Amino acid sequence: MAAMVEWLPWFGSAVASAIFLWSMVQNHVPDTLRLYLATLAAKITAYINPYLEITISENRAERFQRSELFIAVEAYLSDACARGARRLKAELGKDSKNIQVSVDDHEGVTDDFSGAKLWWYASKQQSKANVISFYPGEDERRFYRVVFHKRHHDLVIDSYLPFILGEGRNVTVKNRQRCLFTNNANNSWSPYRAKKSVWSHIPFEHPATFDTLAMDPKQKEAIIDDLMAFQKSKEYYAKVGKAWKRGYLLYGPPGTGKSTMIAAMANFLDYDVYDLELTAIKNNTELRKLFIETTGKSIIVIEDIDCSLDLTGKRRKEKKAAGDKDSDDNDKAKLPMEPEKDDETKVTLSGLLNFIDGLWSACGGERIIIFTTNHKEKLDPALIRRGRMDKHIEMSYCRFESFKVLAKNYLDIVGHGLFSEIQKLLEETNMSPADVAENLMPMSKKKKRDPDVCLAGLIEVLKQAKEDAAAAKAKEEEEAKEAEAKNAKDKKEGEAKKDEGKDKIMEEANGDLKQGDE
Ligand SMILES: Nc1ncnc2c1ncn2[C@@H]1O[C@H](COP(=O)(O)OP(=O)(O)OP(=O)(O)O)[C@@H](O)[C@H]1O
Repeated sequence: MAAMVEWLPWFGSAVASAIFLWSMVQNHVPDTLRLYLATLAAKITAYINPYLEITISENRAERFQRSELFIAVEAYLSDACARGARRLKAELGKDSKNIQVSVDDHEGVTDDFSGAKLWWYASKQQSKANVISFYPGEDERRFYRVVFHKRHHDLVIDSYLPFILGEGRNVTVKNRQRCLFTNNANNSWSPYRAKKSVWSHIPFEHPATFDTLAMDPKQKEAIIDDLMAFQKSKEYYAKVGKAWKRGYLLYGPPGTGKSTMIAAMANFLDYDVYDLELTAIKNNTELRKLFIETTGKSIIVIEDIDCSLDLTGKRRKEKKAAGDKDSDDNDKAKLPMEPEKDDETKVTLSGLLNFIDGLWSACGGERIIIFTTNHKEKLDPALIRRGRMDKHIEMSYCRFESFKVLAKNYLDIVGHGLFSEIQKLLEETNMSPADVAENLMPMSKKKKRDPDVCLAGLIEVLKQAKEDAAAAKAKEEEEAKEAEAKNAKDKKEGEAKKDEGKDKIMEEANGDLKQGDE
């Protein structure tokens, strides 16, 4: 300690002399020599200093645009190394819910990679004075700098930085606000892109999951397995030379959970959802444009495809043949298979097929395409053949296994004395999960969600539905019988008339013969 105290005055005067000397150099040495001295000093330092550094700049080439590598580094450091930092900064994420913590400016963190130690440092610098800034902080350029020993040069360039890019992208995807996009509102303005977008979007916040989806457990498990296999199959798709996409056809009566299934899939995969409204698209070119502007990790949905367009490709020709005057009006929402004169202003079936598996379907990866319909039989087989719609999923009426999921979701019960009666009734009645769920919800806010009351109410509704179905069936049978009887009567009368006519002709013929004989 005493020795240190002795050295302090000497050290202080040495620093003071260096500063004085440097100011002398600044004042009296010409610029060229000063530059030479600075370069020399840098060379000597580089010779002595075994450490290298790489700077990753925020590099906003366009307003609102940041370098992808910078974003990846930021995400990676926040996720993997922020715990080691002493100064962090917290911001509200894009979803305005989650708080995102990252390393603060002028703060350093360390990282280890394959035995190499790396020091990261976050900082910012003022941009050139002649740049006019319109937004607060716009004149600042942030950057990350990584310092490492020069023996790790190749490791850092060839392995570490690509690793950071991959990991950072994964973290960004995990933290991003997922969106529901629609092409319905044209000329929309996206705040993140600062240009006209063909899609408009809102945050995707549907709460459905596979746990809350009421359907046969085996069928559900098969779908989950299929989705997981798809997600892990990037290399496989590349190996077999196919675009990394999968098509699902969801079909079944209304209220059986087709839309709920899409939401559950999106939440399971962590994907965005693009809800494609075909009737709002002018022509194939616009369809292509929309598709090209979708991103990877997304589900593209065309709901009620049988209603939005005529996908059989036959109707127009039939109508034309029949000379139907209204066909042009109706065809606005219909898809002819054969190209015709005004196809440039319409979406065609071939356009849609190209959309699913044409060349542009290969741009970007990881896309799921889903069609929903209440009438599978109405669709053109070409549209739903395996390879285009790889998996056909039937969403059916509520049976006991599905009911148990709903009872757990809505009433928090896994068993009840009334379950066996409900099971029997569900086997005998075709009721959609939507209708069953409706009966498991309390009727008014004042009433408590009492399982006894709700289940007893459901039994009444199921009994009523069963009676109504029986009455409807009896009526149908009665009408069928009546129609049959009428047909038989008409046939009999027709035959009788025919016989009468024959007799008359015979009589007249006989009369003519008699007259001839006479
Ligand atoms: N299988 C299900 N599991 C859980 N909830 C369901 C299920 N089916 C329907 N529901 C409930 O009923 C509501 C309507 O269902 P949904 O819109 O998913 O049916 P859909 O088959 O898409 O109907 P549509 O053919 O009329 O569009 C949902 O919000 C959900 O609460």
